[in-house]
Amino acid sequence: MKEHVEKLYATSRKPSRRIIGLMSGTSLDGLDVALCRAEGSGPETHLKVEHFKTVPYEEDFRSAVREIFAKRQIDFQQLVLLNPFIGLEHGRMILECLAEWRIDASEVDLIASHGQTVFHAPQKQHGIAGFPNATLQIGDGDHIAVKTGIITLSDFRQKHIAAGGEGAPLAVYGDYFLFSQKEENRILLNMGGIANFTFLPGNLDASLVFTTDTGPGNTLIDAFTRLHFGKAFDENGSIAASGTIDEALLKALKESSFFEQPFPKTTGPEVFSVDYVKNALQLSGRNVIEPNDLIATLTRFSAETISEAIRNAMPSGEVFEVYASGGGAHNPVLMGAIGRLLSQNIRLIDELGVAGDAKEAVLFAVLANEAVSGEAVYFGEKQGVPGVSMGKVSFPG
Ligand SMILES: Nc1ncnc2c1ncn2[C@@H]1O[C@H](COP(=O)(O)OP(=O)(O)OP(=O)(O)O)[C@@H](O)[C@H]1O
Ligand SMILES: CC(=O)N[C@H]1[C@@H]2OC[C@@H](O2)[C@@H](O)[C@@H]1O[C@H](C)C(=O)O
Repeated sequence: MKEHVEKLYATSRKPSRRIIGLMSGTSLDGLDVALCRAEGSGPETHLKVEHFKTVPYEEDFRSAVREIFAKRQIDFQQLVLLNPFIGLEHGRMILECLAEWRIDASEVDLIASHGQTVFHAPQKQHGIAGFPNATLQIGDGDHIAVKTGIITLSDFRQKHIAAGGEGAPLAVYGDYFLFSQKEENRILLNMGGIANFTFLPGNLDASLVFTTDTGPGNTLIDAFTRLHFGKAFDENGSIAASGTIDEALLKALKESSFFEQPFPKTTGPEVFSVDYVKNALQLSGRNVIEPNDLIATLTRFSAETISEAIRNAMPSGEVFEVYASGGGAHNPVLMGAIGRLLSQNIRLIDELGVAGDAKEAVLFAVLANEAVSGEAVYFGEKQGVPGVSMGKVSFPG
């Protein structure tokens, strides 16, 4: 039915668009829903977050996803069932947010849905000859579109891979368009389950823009806080603050080949898992460790690998500001350690006008805005930032 194509075309030509960006990250804490008003495109994008909410997941939802999440062996049926189920759940959550915000679905031009990553397998990690970089996000876009009546773009990472990337980090595009600042070198550090950063040069040269994952953010802290303390996360780093760092364990934790790989690189909880820590405990001969010392050491592990990645990526002597976002920015032990290791104050992205918890959802709104109304932006020949349009279109009818 061409009416849908015509509507999309009309949307692409509007002076501004209302786009709902969705992110459901590796922490499985909930669905981030950012209702944005976007104007312009590329480096001329102006975006206002009109509403933002994290809709928390019910425990049943989390455990259903955890059954297949980041695992090599799963019940295949569970994966297949979850694909439409997550799409429908996300659609329902969007409708609830819209009702709460008193906005009719007809007032929204697009939904930009990341989906739920269930397995991330860059070539450097799976190492299987002849197979490319691979990643899988589920929560089908057609189900979101039909449930909400809103044209939906989804599955953004496949094009990035098709164009030579690892499917992540995608934040770099939104970071460059929204947060570049003349005469200030910026590092935009996001600490979700996994941590990543974008370097934005103060001379605004797109070919110098750089992005990479650094390793764990909160994923290991969360996993062991759940295991030993029965809580979802180490609120305000209070458990870490009460523990002592175990240097031998810390050394063993840092021995992954991931840290030896050149930039840019990506990873996930497939590598940084409970088994990864158990192996490091064994390697370091620490079969018995106080749980709070373990959390303190895991927090330090994230802080050191994040700061070392930033240091190694930046030419020595280069002055830069670091702006943090993601749930880890709420952890003062993590933030404090990174600040001390980099010998500078770590600022919050909120200073730049976007709430840190909303940043990744906003990013997908930016990517959808680019797909429907952007021009090609050239980021140079380096790997990791192909200048391609991302997102697959689902029509509501
Ligand atoms: N007050 C707090 N104190 C300590 N940690 C916190 C706090 N609030 C949130 N977090 C951490 O942030 C995590 C959620 O972060 P976020 O929502 O940015 O991750 P995500 O988007 O799921 O992950 P990713 O970006 O890797 O996909 C929680 O699981 C928790 O570890
Ligand atoms: C495969 C995948 O889902 N990766 C996520 C994850 O969470 C953080 C980090 O690892 C990042 O690379 C990415 O998400 C953000 C939104 C990104 O692509 O920029």
